Amino acid sequence: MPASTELLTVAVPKGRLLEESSHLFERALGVSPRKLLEGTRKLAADAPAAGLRFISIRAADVASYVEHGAAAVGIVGLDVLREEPRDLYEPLDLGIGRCTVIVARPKGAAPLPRGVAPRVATKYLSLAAHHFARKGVPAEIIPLHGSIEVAPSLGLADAIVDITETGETLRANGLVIEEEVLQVSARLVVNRVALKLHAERLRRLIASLREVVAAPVRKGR
Ligand SMILES: Nc1ncnc2c1ncn2[C@@H]1O[C@H](COP(=O)(O)OP(=O)(O)OP(=O)(O)O)[C@@H](O)[C@H]1O
Ligand SMILES: O=P(O)(O)OC[C@H]1O[C@H](OP(=O)(O)OP(=O)(O)O)[C@H](O)[C@@H]1O
Repeated sequence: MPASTELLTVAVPKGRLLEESSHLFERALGVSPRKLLEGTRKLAADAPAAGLRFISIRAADVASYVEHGAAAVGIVGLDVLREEPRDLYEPLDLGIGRCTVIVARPKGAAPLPRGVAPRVATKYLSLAAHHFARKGVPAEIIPLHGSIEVAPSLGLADAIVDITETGETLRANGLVIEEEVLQVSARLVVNRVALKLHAERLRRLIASLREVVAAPVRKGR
């Protein structure tokens, strides 16, 4: 197929970004990846009228698919992009999946004695290490994959670095925010080679999405 008629592959994250990403594509191009992919075990669905093929990918893997060119375009949280920097073009803040990477500690915990390295539980190994290094604090990073907020109450950690949105999970586990590390929203990412090969089509796709991101959402959506 010539480069001009080939479907452009869009890596759409499963999980909590799927719904809002799908709304953006539906408003911009009239196609919803969620609707195309739901109710099937197929992980790819074509939208030929839009010139796109959507693939359903775990949020943590989208950047790899796009960086290596398996997908031309993807949607990734800024937390993921800053945790593991990639050679990707990041043309658009999609304004969805807003949350904050924070340092939290048990409510009422005494300040840590100077010279004692805090034990920090997190899945953001690099963001956490850089955050404490910038402050000159020699933290011991304890890698976890989830349910981070329970670690301090079990004596596994003195602090956590994790995402918060409503603050509900922190409150329910007796934690309070000590510092903000990174304000997060989802970004559109584009493969650098694809950007050269399909410059005009990608320029139009980015422009359509930029328009709906900037436009207020009509009531009832
Ligand atoms: N509570 C939250 N509120 C808003 N956005 C969030 C929240 N938690 C995560 N996010 C954002 O959504 C992205 C995807 O999160 P999601 O929970 O769907 O996947 P994940 O658990 O990181 O990955 P996996 O697919 O491996 O389970 C995160 O990288 C972050 O940018
Ligand atoms: O401030 P809140 O609105 O309570 O949201 C924060 C929670 O959301 C995310 O967890 P998720 O539900 O993705 O579970 P996991 O990371 O433990 O898999 C994050 O890791 C927090 O635990």
